[in-house]
Amino acid sequence: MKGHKWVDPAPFEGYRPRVPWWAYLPWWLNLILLPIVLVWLAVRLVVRLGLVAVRYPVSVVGLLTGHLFYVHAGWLSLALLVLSVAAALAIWAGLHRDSFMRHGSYRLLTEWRRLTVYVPQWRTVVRLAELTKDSRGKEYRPKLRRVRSEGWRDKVRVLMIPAQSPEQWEARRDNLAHSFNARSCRVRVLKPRVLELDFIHSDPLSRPVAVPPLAQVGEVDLKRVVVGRTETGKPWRLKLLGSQVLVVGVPGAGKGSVLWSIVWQLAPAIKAGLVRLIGIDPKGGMELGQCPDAFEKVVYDNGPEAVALLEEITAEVKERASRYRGVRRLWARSTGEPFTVLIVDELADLIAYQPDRNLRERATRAIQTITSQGRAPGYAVVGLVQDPRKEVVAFRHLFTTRVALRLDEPVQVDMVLGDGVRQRGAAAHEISENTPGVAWNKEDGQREPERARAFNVTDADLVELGVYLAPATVHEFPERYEGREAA
Ligand SMILES: Nc1ncnc2c1ncn2[C@@H]1O[C@H](COP(=O)(O)OP(=O)(O)OP(=O)(O)O)[C@@H](O)[C@H]1O
Repeated sequence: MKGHKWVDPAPFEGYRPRVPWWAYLPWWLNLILLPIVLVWLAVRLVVRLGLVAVRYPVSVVGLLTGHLFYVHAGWLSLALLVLSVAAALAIWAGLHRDSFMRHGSYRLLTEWRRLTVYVPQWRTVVRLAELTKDSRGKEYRPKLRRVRSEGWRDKVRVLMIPAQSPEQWEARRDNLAHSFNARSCRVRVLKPRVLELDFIHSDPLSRPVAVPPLAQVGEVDLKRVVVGRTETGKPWRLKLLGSQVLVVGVPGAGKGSVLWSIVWQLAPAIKAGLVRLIGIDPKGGMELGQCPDAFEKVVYDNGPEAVALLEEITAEVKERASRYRGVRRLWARSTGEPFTVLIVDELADLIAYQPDRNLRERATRAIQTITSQGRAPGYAVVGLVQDPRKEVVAFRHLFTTRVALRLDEPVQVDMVLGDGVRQRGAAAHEISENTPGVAWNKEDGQREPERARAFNVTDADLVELGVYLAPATVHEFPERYEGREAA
């Protein structure tokens, strides 16, 4: 009390010692519980040691073997063992580099990075990134699970705390990347409560991917057309049968390489008459004019001729669809009719920038009909465009496979790949200008987008493709050698 006024006493800020619950039990009960507690502690110790052996198998086996050699055989034998192992590893690396990297070098790297980066820093980083939670004096902390290093990235599994959502991790991707010295971080949901974080250290797609040799057989799997390589080293497969493909990228992003990679892989089927290509190149043939022999029909314009071609295909789609109705749900080779791929190089020139309103509307209607109804009768549209805005391509949703090459702004990435995909790491706006052909690819129904690079189809490759697809010239063989006739 100060005068007649009550002053609150300062809150108690001292440390209140917490007495463990077993301290309240009678001593004889503690004595009975003691053996059970000791067994439990021993089991925990064994489990922990087991976990160390599982997480660091190479180091544990290496150290144990080294120790045993040293104890039983001495220094010299240990040195000989180390030299022999080093020689065996060098031979393995020389003979089979891939398996050496996968099962040898990356395993060691995994253990090293777990031990020196993730384990020591995990607690501090998740606390400072506000990914932990305190409730009733107890700290809930996300658990660090399996770590796998692949050289260019570290895959780190995390068990989230209760009531946490992947969005909270997605929002802290940059914080996590900087904390663990990575260039970027991506978040993937593996199963309920379990996430996988990808810490990216370098770009495995920094080098161009050369085209494979032209296949001689006519068969091509139209659901898995290989158009490049993914960052994990697997083939980049694009679905054409049962899908419509939209390829978006700023000028110079490498749209041409995606387009020609598709044609390159379809070439044997085109030659065998199983697939036919129809092309529209409003840029006057700058792109498709490089290999006109690939196309059954091609128009280098965005005017009446292009629209007439589109309407012709629309009529074909409708006719085929009416014949297939009730008979088959999806085109198959057994129909005897070729699978048709319509390639439109700059889609916007046809459906947005064409000044004649009538032509523009007719082109839009036709392309919309082909993309929406062409799936079952065996028509795929591959549309290439620079600007993905709704005002340019109002029917983006009809394209079930979207390829985002380098883009200018994050909002464009959302337009192409859909909401939330960029937040999980598909940063197409961060693709470097030095890596044209690199893209984020997303198919409807597939949660995770894929980063890949299209084949680098050079001018020389296009000449080879042209020669491969050019119609065979039949030379008349003279009936009688003229010189001899004269004689
Ligand atoms: N997959 C690739 N690998 C390596 N280099 C590539 C690849 N794709 C494209 N390039 C190079 O990038 C440059 C631009 O490529 P391209 O013309 O295909 O871009 P684009 O997106 O079609 O541009 P525009 O919209 O102006 O036609 C070319 O010099 C090409 O050699």
